[in-house]
Amino acid sequence: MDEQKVLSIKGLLDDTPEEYLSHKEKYENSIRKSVLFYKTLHSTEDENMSVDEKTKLNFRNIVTSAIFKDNSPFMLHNSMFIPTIMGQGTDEQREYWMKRAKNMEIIGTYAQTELGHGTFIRGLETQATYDPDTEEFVLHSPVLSSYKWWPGGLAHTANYCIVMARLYIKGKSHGIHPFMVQIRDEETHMPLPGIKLGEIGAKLGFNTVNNGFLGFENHRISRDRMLMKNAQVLKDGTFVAGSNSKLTYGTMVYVRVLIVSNMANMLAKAVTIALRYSAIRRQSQPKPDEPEPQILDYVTQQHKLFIAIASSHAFYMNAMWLWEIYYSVSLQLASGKLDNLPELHALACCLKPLSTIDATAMIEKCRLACGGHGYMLSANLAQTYGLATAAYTYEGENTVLLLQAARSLVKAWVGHVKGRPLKGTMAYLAGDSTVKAWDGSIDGIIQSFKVVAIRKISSVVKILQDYEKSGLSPEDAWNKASVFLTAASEAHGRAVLLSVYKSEMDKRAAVLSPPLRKVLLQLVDLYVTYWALEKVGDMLLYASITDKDVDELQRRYIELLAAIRPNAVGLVDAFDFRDEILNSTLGAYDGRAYERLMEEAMKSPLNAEPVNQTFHKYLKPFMRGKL
Ligand SMILES: CCCCCCCCCCCCCCCCCCCCCC(=O)SCCNC(=O)CCNC(=O)[C@H](O)C(C)(C)COP(=O)(O)OP(=O)(O)OC[C@H]1O[C@@H](n2cnc3c(N)ncnc32)[C@H](O)[C@@H]1OP(=O)(O)O
Ligand SMILES: Cc1cc2nc3c(=O)[nH]c(=O)nc-3n(C[C@H](O)[C@H](O)[C@H](O)COP(=O)(O)OP(=O)(O)OC[C@H]3O[C@@H](n4cnc5c(N)ncnc54)[C@H](O)[C@@H]3O)c2cc1C
Repeated sequence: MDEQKVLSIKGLLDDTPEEYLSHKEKYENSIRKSVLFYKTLHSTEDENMSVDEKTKLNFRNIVTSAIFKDNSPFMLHNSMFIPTIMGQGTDEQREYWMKRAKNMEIIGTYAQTELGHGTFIRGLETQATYDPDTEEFVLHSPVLSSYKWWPGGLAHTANYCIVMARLYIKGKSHGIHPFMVQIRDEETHMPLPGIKLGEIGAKLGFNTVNNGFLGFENHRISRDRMLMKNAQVLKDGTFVAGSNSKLTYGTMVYVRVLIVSNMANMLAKAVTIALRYSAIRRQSQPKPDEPEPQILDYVTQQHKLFIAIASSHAFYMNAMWLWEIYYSVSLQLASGKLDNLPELHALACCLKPLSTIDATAMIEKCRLACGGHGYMLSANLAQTYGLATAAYTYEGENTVLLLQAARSLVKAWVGHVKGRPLKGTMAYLAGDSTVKAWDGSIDGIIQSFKVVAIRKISSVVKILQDYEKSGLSPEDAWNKASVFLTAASEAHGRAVLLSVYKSEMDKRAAVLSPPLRKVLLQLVDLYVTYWALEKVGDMLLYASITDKDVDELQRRYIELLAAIRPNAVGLVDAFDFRDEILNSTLGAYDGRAYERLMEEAMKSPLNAEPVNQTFHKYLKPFMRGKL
């Protein structure tokens, strides 16, 4: 992959830091760069990157972060518009639209969320009413809450979008379906008649993504604009249902799977910055006659950072494993086999939330670990946090997804108690949940996490059943138990994350050199030990750990931090981020953080002149009592 070629293109990297631009300038700059970047990336992609789709996505995603601190307005075109055409279009529709979308003859986005509803897709209010006389759908936004709200690129960039709307035929609703809608004229880029468009305003992050709103006033589109791979509307208005209405949600499952690897990347970036800075920063003097130590030598600092390295590895291994499952389920779906879709959905609903919860918390910890300088935007930790925390909400709010996963876990457990077999990643629920002697081994601890999950699931099912027996409706019982339902999903997700990280690393261990194997397995050990201590309450409650075992675990954790310390810088260097990609005054390879901080400070527009005009206008008269 010719990364050098991508980065050497003149004009891709900003001379003036983005934060000094106005909102409008930021957008205009990001469009200019998106076009340049797209052209560069495209040729790179064709020449070198056809081997493997996931590596390609990963590469593009990493390089994108060098060019766009706050992401590109083309983001949704690549991550959701194209995948939805692929996943929801008929062969004919795919052939027509993919050609145009891939060549960037059209730019699209994915417009699902509305002002009134994001989570509850079945509550969406945008209407698509079929008119059999003209063989058209009439798109309409009946109330303010039905306006589309959030889609990236929707405001001023996209000229097409996939709109998720409620289908009506002869007064009857047939659920939510995807429609390909042209929203702007291809020549003038003016919004088409019956279409109201705009930008939703400044946000915590994503400020160059051009998130927009969209309303329809009886806007007509032809029948062939409904993406009809699953459900169809025939010319006469006959509705032909798909084999499973949830196939319409396919793009979301795809992106949830991708988010796990995206979190691995973001965390790797943040910890590279914080760790390199910790190696050059010196502070305090614990021993009177010795120089100030590197802050990385404080064990509390190692505690903040090393888990982020291990977590990035854990997410990456889990992401690749989940991608394989996604890929094989997609092949099965293509041949009409739906059996493994619920398992995939449940897994994505566990791993997307856990990876975004952990990554968000650990990126913020990396920022805090850099003290005052971590607060500078030029450190690029605040923006990284802004992007990561968005993923807590988008593509399914985390609590909501954990509750979806709980739905599958409860169903599986109830079935298991009735004697139905458990399969896939839930098969362990049928295992032994009795307390075993604690041996402190990695496998033993992972087994304890499985026991915790079994016990939490069985306990919350009992709570649900008791509430129902006492006369509560299933919905009210569910809501009452929901705090512990999400805890059960988290426990299952933790068991999956830990065991997949361990087993995927074991698979690779044989091909690694002994020294490398040793270090990478230390990270696995650190990850497992860290989480055993984080969840020590669960361990004490559900596994047979004693206070003496906890003591040993704590000592082991301290020793692991010490063992990893000599390789810590090497481990983040091994993530292999170029300085341009880190985009950080604190994290550059050469360690010249203070020089860079000063160079960046000098780029502040306020430093362009020694005296600011406000002195003469306000300060001086004010100080002389003349204002
Ligand atoms: C220049 C180059 C530039 C380069 C660019 C470089 C790009 C590089 C790209 C790479 C970077 C990657 C990073 C990504 C960034 C992406 C950014 C994305 C931005 C954000 C996009 C968005 O944010 S876009 C909107 C997402 N908005 C949601 O995410 C709504 C959540 N809300 C629900 O998803 C549903 O509302 C919810 C809760 C399931 C209930 O749905 P519901 O009410 O209909 O269903 P029920 O709860 O009643 O469940 C009824 C039964 O359906 C089953 N089921 C439900 N869902 C199912 C499913 N999906 N599959 C199978 N089965 C499913 C369930 O398991 C039940 O099964 P059973 O009955 O057997 O128990
Ligand atoms: C940066 C960003 C980019 C986005 N890009 C897009 C895009 O390109 N296209 C698009 O269509 N959308 C996009 N979205 C929208 C996003 O998908 C939604 O915001 C998300 O799905 C959450 O829905 P919501 O906003 O309705 O939250 P809400 O559901 O209103 O959540 C608010 C609170 O209510 C709780 N809650 C809601 N329902 C339940 C429940 N059933 N049980 C328990 N608690 C519940 C949640 O846990 C949360 O605490 C984007 C959002 C962000 C932040």
